[in-house]
Amino acid sequence: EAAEYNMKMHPMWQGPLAVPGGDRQSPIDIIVQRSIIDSELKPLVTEYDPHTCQQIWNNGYSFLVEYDDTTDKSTLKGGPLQDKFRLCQFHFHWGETNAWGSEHTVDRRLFPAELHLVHWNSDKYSLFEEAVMEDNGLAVIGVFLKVGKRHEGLQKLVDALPAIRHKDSVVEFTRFDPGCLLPSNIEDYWTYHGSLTTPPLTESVTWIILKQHIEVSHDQLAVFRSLLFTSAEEEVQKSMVNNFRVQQPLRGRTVRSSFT
Ligand SMILES: NS(=O)(=O)c1ccc(-n2ccn(-c3ccc(F)cc3F)c2=O)cc1
Ligand SMILES: [Zn+2]
Repeated sequence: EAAEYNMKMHPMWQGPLAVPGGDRQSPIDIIVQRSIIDSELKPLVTEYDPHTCQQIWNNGYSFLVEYDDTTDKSTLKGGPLQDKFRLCQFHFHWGETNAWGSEHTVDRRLFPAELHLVHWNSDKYSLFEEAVMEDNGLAVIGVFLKVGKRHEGLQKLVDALPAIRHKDSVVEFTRFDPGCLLPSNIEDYWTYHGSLTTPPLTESVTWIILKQHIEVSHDQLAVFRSLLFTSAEEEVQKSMVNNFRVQQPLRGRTVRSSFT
């Protein structure tokens, strides 16, 4: 429909839409009753240092909050992971209306938006660029957003968005604790092996999708939609909305759950 059409029109999606022979692409629909409860799955352990927050920028597809990942100051371990992973950035995907916008779905249920916290395996690799090519290279935490009460922690980020309306604009952004965007319960999650959801679509991601969503206000989400896909020079400005990928075949993969 319109949403998928808009997304496919974005330059990002011209060219091969799937990794040739890709059999672990993302996002997917999580069918709850088909997920396998794995009691071996440990709780997630996040240790985020707000001082590693560096900048926020519009990359023409979403907006990214980037962290200094030259040391192990902001890390993720535990859960399904064997190694320690460093936070390098977080970003969101959202729709033009509250009816859709998330990349993953739960029993086909769509959410208005989805947060991705992107980490890379610093036990095995020395740079993100290396890890992004490896099976066990990346770990991304996915958090669903629902429209409801205002999210106080998100507001500092929302207030920075007007300064990065156009593609390629960057502003300094410091002392932001991404932990404030996690729900109270991070013990309950689904996990599966998949890919980046935009090019290069590499199949290097251990996905960790939290069961509990966070709430943001309608007005906060509306500011996301005030961003533009286009740079200041382009004559036709396009609203940054529907920046999500369509769901991909499961190809026999198992989704594990950390909870009953
Ligand atoms: N939506 S998501 O699956 O979380 C996702 C999708 C795409 C990316 N992405 C796109 C380009 N890159 C990237 C950036 C720098 C680099 F050296 C190599 C990359 F693949 C990347 O990490 C990062 C995260
Ligand atoms: Zn993403």
